[in-house]
Amino acid sequence: MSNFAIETVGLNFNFGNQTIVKDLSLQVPKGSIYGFLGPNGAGKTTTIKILLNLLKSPVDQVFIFGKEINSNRIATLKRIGALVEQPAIYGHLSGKENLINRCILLGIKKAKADEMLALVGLTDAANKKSNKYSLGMKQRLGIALALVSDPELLLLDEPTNGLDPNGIIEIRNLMIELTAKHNKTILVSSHLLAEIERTATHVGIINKGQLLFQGTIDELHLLSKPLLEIEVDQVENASAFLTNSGFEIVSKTDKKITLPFSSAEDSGKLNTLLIQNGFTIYSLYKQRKDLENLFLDITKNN
Ligand SMILES: Nc1ncnc2c1ncn2[C@@H]1O[C@H](COP(=O)(O)OP(=O)(O)OP(=O)(O)O)[C@@H](O)[C@H]1O
Repeated sequence: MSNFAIETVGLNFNFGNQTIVKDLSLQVPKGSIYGFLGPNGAGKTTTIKILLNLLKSPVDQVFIFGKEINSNRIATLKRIGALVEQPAIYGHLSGKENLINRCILLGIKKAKADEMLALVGLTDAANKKSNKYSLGMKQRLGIALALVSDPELLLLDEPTNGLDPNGIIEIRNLMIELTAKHNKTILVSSHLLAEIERTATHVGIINKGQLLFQGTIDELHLLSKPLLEIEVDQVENASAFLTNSGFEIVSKTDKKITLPFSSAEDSGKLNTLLIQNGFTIYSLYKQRKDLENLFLDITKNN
């Protein structure tokens, strides 16, 4: 039994003679929220479409719950719900009617519609026409539609794109609830790195169709060396002084200097050294690189 909800093995995909996905080996553990990160055009949507068999992959490169997708198409697709690009919603129908339609189509009891509305927090708006829904409500309805068949795996392509902060928080909480309480596995694509950092348990970063990093969110943070930020008066002089004293300066602004963090003791010594040489320290703190900076580092080196 595979522990992966999704596994791609050296996946390659071309549009004409353009290589879009190159030697991509994703491993999405069951029960995870897998943040699939990459800039625009990196190949995220294409990969998701391959996982849905909307685009055909070469044989033996894509496995869903351990089953090869091309030879188990119907069986694997039954286990997947997806929200790719715009949710397919009938605007002139209410949220509930949209869900009932989907239930009828799939031969599922209509009562499931109310259950889904409650799950995505749309019970109060159940009878409102969906073209009157906010973008965030439409996204949640899209997720509810994807969940009607009770799939174990959910593929969400940039579900927070264009949402306001409240909408983003609602989708984030929904994803956490779906994995924690309903045993779903979620692959969510995004270029909103700070957003993924808050929800994902695992991360895959792609650029130009190639995987640059894959691991747990903690492993990703381990890659990122901490920094020491010093807010100091006379930044220029302090910076020159530190450089002459053999310290590496990572960056400086008109208010603060950033150096690699080595240890608490070294930070204390640096503090004393600056004070002894006439500088005033306003603050001195250890800063972990955020995912965004880390991502930029990785993509820059690729
Ligand atoms: N039907 C198509 N025919 C030819 N090229 C395509 C097609 N669909 C996508 N592409 C190209 O494939 C590349 C990857 O696109 P894709 O939409 O997968 O990226 P993405 O990471 O999802 O980016 P975005 O966040 O902008 O959607 C792009 O260069 C795009 O132009």
